[in-house]
Amino acid sequence: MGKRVSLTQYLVEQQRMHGHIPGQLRLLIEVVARACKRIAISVNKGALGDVLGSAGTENVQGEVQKKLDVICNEVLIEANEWGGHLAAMASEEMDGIYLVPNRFPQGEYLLLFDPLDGSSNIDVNVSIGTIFSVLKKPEGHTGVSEGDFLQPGHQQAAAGYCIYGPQTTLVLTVGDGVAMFTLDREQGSWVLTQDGVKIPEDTKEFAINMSNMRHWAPPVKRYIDECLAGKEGPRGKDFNMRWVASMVADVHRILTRGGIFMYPWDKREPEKPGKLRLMYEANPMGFIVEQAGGAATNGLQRVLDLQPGKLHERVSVILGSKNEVERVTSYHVDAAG
Ligand SMILES: O=P(O)(O)OC[C@H]1O[C@](O)(COP(=O)(O)O)[C@@H](O)[C@@H]1O
Ligand SMILES: [Mg+2]
Ligand SMILES: [Mg+2]
Repeated sequence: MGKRVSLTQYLVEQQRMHGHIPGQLRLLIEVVARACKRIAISVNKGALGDVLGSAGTENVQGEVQKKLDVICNEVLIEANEWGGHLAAMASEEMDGIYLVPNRFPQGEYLLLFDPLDGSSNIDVNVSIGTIFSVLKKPEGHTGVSEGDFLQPGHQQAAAGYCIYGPQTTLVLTVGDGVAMFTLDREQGSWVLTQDGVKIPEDTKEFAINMSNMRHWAPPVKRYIDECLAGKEGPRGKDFNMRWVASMVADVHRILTRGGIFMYPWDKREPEKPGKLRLMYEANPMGFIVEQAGGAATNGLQRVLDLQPGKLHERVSVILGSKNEVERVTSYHVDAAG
C-alpha cells in the first residue's frame, strides 16, 4: 500500500498548494470531521449506548425526533461553537438559526447540517449519515440573521457527508472535485481512500420510493415506466432498482457506481415542493454530485441555482448520472410546455 494521506494533509494541500481554501475553512472542516467521529462512536454503540428509539419530541417540521437526531445535533453544535470559525449554525432539527455565543471566538462562516440523515433506519441497523454545507457570511453588516443563510447552493464554500455504514466514510468537496476518507478506527484518523470521484454519465440503476407511484407527476411516471419496460421498451436495456431510504446511502452508492436518485414532488402533500430539504440535503448533495461530474435538478432548474425563500425549504430532487438526470429533466420541461 502507498503512503497514507490524512484528511489534515489533504486539506493543508488544498490550502497551500492549490490555494482553494482559506485556513479558517480548513479548520472548520476538521472540527466537523471530529464531530462525525464522535457521532460514529454513538451510532456504533446502538442499544448498548441507549441511543436507539424515539426522543419523544418533534422538530419544527412536525417529525418525531429520534434520540440520535437530538444527540447528533448537540454533538455538532458543541464541537463547532468552540471551533472559532463560525458566526452561526442552522440545522434540520432546530427551529431557527443558532448564533455562536459571544463567549466563544467568532468566525466568518455559516454551517448548516442534517445531523442524522435516514432516521427511519437507525433502529434497524441500516446505514445512516450526517450531511453538512458551509456558506460564507455575507459581508457588510454586523450580526447574523436568517436571511444571511438564504444563499443559492452554488455559493457553498464546502459540502460533505459522513456515512455510518459497514465503513465510516467522509465525503467532501471544497469545489475542487470530490474526495473520500475512510475512518481508521484503530488510529482514530481519516485516511484518503479515493480522490477525483467520478459518477458515470450513464446508468442502469434508479432509486425512488416506488410505493408513491400512484402519487407521482406524469414526467416521473413516464421515466420510471420506460425503465421498467426494460430491453423491450424504449430504453432498450434492463434497469435495476435500489432504495435504502437514507439519502446518504443512496447518494454514496451513486458516487461509487452511478445511478439516479429521485425524491420528486408528489400528490400526497401537493402544497410542498418535495420531501427533502433544500439547505441541509439537496444543496450539499447537489454540490458533491456536480463536483463528481453528475447533475442535480428539481425537474426544471439546477438545484444549486434555486434561491431559498426560507431556512427549512423543501425541494423536489433528481440527481446522479448526468445523462439520466437530463432525460428526466427534459420530460418535466416537455410537460410544462
Ligand atoms: O421514507 P421515505 O419516504 O422513502 O423517505 C426517505 C428519505 O427520507 C430521508 O430519510 C429524510 O431524511 P431525515 O432522516 O434526515 O429526515 C432521506 O434520507 C431519504 O431519502
Ligand atoms: Mg435527511
Ligand atoms: Mg435528519
